[in-house]
Amino acid sequence: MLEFDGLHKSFGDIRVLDGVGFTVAPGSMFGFCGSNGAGKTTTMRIAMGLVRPDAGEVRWQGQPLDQATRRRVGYMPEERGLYPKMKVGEQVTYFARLHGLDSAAATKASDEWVERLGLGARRADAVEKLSLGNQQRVQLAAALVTRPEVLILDEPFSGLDPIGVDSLAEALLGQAREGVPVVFSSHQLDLVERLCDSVGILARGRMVATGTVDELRSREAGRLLRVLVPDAAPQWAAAVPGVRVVSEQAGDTILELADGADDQAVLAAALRTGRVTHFGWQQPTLVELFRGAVAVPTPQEVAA
Ligand SMILES: Nc1ncnc2c1ncn2[C@@H]1O[C@H](COP(=O)(O)OP(=O)(O)OP(=O)(O)O)[C@@H](O)[C@H]1O
Repeated sequence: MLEFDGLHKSFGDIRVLDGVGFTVAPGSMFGFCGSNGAGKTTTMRIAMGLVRPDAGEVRWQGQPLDQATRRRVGYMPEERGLYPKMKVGEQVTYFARLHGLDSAAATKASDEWVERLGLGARRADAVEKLSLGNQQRVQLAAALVTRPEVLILDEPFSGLDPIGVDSLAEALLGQAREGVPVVFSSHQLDLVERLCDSVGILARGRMVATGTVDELRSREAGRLLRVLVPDAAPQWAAAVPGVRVVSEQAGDTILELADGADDQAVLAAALRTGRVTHFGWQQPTLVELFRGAVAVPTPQEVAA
């Protein structure tokens, strides 16, 4: 297991992490979500020893990560540490050497990953000549070239076109199939929903939701209503007791009902505002789960 346990971190007076914890099983893919500035990068940097936590630790196979075990972790930093003038193949070989492979093994592993990530034709080009998406592939090759036991990737999909997304996704799924725990942060929640076995949502310094997407959905089951009223007045449902408007767009409204809220009162309000063309319970998407999780403090948080 890869375990993030009780991480606390403040920068000056700003408390960024307030007891962040989650686990990632070998062979599973964990999507790490949260608003801008929520603390995802800080959490990953703590794992890699680049930021010192005020409390808590990250463990792999029961052992706290230290400089030696971190060599077995493939890491893709947000700031993409590539050398622009270095050639693609040399760059990947260089990272392999940094991780202790001898020259022949590093060259062989570099050739293999450059090829597998579709960069074979660009092997002899300087990194700076590559598009953003291809540079991202080089960065991933650099993370994979040492056959890591664990992968920690900070926004690996940002800036990629759909083909780039697919080839990166395939490479990561391949790693997970081989038993590697993969953690990646992303704002592309559709991708997280598609790829990840489990998801964590970070807000207000804590994990406000963790589990499989299905588990998170079932916690919300019977709480989200979708109502279509093409001519609805804005905020038509806001005054119904126990109802929170999750989203409202051109008469298409998603509402979250608190325990005990009356769905028939919502229907009555909908009929008062216009002609109702759809009224039904909604399977929440990860985007809706995310909005709900980052918007509303949990009862435990209110009590804390
Ligand atoms: N070295 C630092 N010194 C001071 N504040 C910092 C430092 N590193 C991060 N922060 C602050 O910590 C908070 C969390 O930042 P972090 O980059 O971890 O968030 P994030 O979830 O990765 O955000 P994004 O999705 O925008 O990348 C932010 O308010 C940021 O400004």
